[in-house]
Amino acid sequence: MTELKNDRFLRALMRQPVDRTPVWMMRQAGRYLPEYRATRAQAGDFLSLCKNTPLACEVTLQPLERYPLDAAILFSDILTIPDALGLGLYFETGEGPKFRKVIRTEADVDALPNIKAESDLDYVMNAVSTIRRELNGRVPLIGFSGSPWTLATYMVEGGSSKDFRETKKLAYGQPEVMHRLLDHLADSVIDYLNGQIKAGAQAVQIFDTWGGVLSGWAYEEFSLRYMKKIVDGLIRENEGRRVPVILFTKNGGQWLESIADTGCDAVGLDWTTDIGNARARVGDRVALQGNMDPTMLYAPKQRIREEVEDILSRYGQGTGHIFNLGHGITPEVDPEHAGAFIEAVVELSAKYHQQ
Ligand SMILES: Cc1c2[nH]c(c1CCC(=O)O)Cc1[nH]c(c(CCC(=O)O)c1C)Cc1[nH]c(c(CCC(=O)O)c1C)Cc1[nH]c(c(C)c1CCC(=O)O)C2
Repeated sequence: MTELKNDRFLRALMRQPVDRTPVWMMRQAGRYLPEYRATRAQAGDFLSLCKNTPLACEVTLQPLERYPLDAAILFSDILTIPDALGLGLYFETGEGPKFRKVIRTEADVDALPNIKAESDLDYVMNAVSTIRRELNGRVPLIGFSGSPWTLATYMVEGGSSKDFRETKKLAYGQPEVMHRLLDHLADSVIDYLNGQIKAGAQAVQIFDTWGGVLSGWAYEEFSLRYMKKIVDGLIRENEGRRVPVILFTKNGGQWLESIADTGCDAVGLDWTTDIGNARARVGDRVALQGNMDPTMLYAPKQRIREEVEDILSRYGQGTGHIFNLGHGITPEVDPEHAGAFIEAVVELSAKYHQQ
């Protein structure tokens, strides 16, 4: 494998000294980029794009051609696992993801097949190894998965949801059935992420987009417990280097200490948590990733720059911070404003890393 030319993302995740704060954006390859929309049109639709190895590689690299980003993230989706489990994923324009089949009963859970990621999700593994080869050591490649709880919400609801009524009905009414579903998903995620790591992913992130809709005890029981099982089951060293694990629970700011206790290397923060306060709470147990409100990208460029400076100063001196948005970039953002955000991190962060 080629030597990594820019490893500040991996170094910051391990709390090792860096020259400036590394930066990447959740959903950095996406609809806000005209070149992404053109490639998606060429592929036909979003799912065909995920399954087309050269084109999935192309869109992964697009944001890196525009901006001085410090990491690439595999172009795929968290819903590939439920799709491989036979639920039939499709996207209806403007309505988000949908499944042809839903999971509502004990019999539904028992009927779920055991999947083998390397064969059942071979298109993802092919994308990882192709992207890794094309990156040629420019920056590290991040692999990812959804958390079992977040995947379960889509599988039980049949798509996106406002109140997660069916999922909570199952969790509170028949907890043993929900636990069986979550356990099955955790095993699938471990196999899936280990497959991505073997194919060349140099760090992995678990997206727990909906953990924050649970109460404290329910978060521990239905979401965090299974993310810990995944952390314990992952390959943590490959090619002579640590493979860091990032856990991102949206709206999980009040549970930072328990998230850090899972043994992950970094915690992703949304913008509702003060990053300076978060750092004081977790100390140097984990790195912190985040956390500018993605909607700030609609503000004037000078305002974006001020916000970047504010977040850098709240985190303070030293390593352990990976700059990111607090959630994914949205389709209507002007790519020049995304550029101003990244440039501000590059230009303003070096002074926080002087020894
Ligand atoms: C909940 C969730 C999903 N997918 C994902 C999550 C968790 C992340 C989070 O918390 O934001 C994760 C995801 N989805 C996508 C990535 C790619 C990597 C990246 O650049 O960060 C990642 C990491 C591409 C995508 N995934 C999707 C798109 C847009 C599809 C398109 O091109 O039309 C992209 C670029 C589709 C998708 N897939 C999903 C949704 C809700 C949507 C949006 C549907 C819509 O707005 O129409 C499920």
